[in-house]
Amino acid sequence: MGALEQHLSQSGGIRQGRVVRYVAFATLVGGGVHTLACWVALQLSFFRDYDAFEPFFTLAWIGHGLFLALVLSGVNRRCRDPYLTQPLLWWSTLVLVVSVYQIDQVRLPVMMLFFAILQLGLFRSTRRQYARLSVACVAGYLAGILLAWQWHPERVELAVELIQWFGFALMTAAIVFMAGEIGLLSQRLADRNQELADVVRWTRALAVQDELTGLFNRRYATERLAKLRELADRGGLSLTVAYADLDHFKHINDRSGHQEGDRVLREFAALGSALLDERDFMARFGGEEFLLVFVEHPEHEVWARLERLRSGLAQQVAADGVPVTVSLGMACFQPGDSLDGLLQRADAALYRAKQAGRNRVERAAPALEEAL
Ligand SMILES: Nc1nc2c(ncn2[C@@H]2O[C@H](COP(=O)(O)OP(=O)(O)OP(=O)(O)O)[C@@H](O)[C@H]2O)c(=O)[nH]1
Repeated sequence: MGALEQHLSQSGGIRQGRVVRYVAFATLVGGGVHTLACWVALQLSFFRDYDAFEPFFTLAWIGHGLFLALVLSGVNRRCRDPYLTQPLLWWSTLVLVVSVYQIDQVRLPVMMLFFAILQLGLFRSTRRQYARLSVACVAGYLAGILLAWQWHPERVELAVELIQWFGFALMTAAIVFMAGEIGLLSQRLADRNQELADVVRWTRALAVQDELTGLFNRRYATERLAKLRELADRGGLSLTVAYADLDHFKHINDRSGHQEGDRVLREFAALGSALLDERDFMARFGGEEFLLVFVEHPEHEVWARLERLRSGLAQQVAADGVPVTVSLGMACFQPGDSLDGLLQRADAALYRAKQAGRNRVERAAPALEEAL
């Protein structure tokens, strides 16, 4: 797939309304102007075969109508280019070239409509597609002149026609070159836009995410937790938080290396995330310290989940064959709890878990008891 086509397919989300407008403009306005020009030529007796006018344009309009029907029915959506650009350009060019065979004296002005046809393909055609179409058009124009001269020599001034054809061919070549340059520029612009969009997406992710584990970072998690605390304070929901701190993580790093340490951190993050429901979240608060937030779970259920996390880690994750363990301290929100107060109680519970020998879950005492 060429770069341009790739861009077309990647840009996705093409609005059908825009496609319908484009095809309607190309067929109704483009076809209309061409028909009018030939009709004027007919009135001025430049259109050679009077009887051919009606059947020829009936056929041309059936083709135009077919394009319109394809986009109005939505069949075009199944095509790689829903604008049907290339078929439309080739059809319009064919109609034009065949029509100018019939026209004497004013053949060149009518042929100029080809430049309008080329315009329709701008940004949607590669230079090669443009070149192929133009060669076909220029060759068709020449064939038309030669055929007309052969069968109606009295109506064709060959030298004049050939000079005009030559000028047309040169102008077409220049336009194809220019269109190619514009196409390249637009492609480059599209690439830059894509790069910019990627950077914005990446920066946004960095603002909320911890790069190593993909969990929320401390800043974002605290913001989110503050909002939940407000809701909980208004009696809107129940909230439980838990600090988790990997045991003797320094030893893991020292013994198995930093990379192995990173792998353990990622695996712990994955195990923890698997325990969460839709409204819960987990964040990396720094180093080997994590925060889990549970929304609308009874205390015993959070306890059971944390126990599952603790035992799951010891069973499933090892560094250099040595099981990894974690200590956890949980605290349930109580009316009047400040964010700091709630986190401090969870931290105190974690401290107790570490003091009691690690690899365990400790529950914070209610705020009042803790204060005593
Ligand atoms: N691999 C890795 N190590 C980290 C990262 N961030 C912090 N650390 C290490 O984590 C270790 C934390 O050590 P400590 O705070 O002494 O805690 P600990 O060894 O887990 O001991 P306890 O918490 O008391 O069980 C330090 O050695 C840090 O270098 C990280 O992103 N990757």
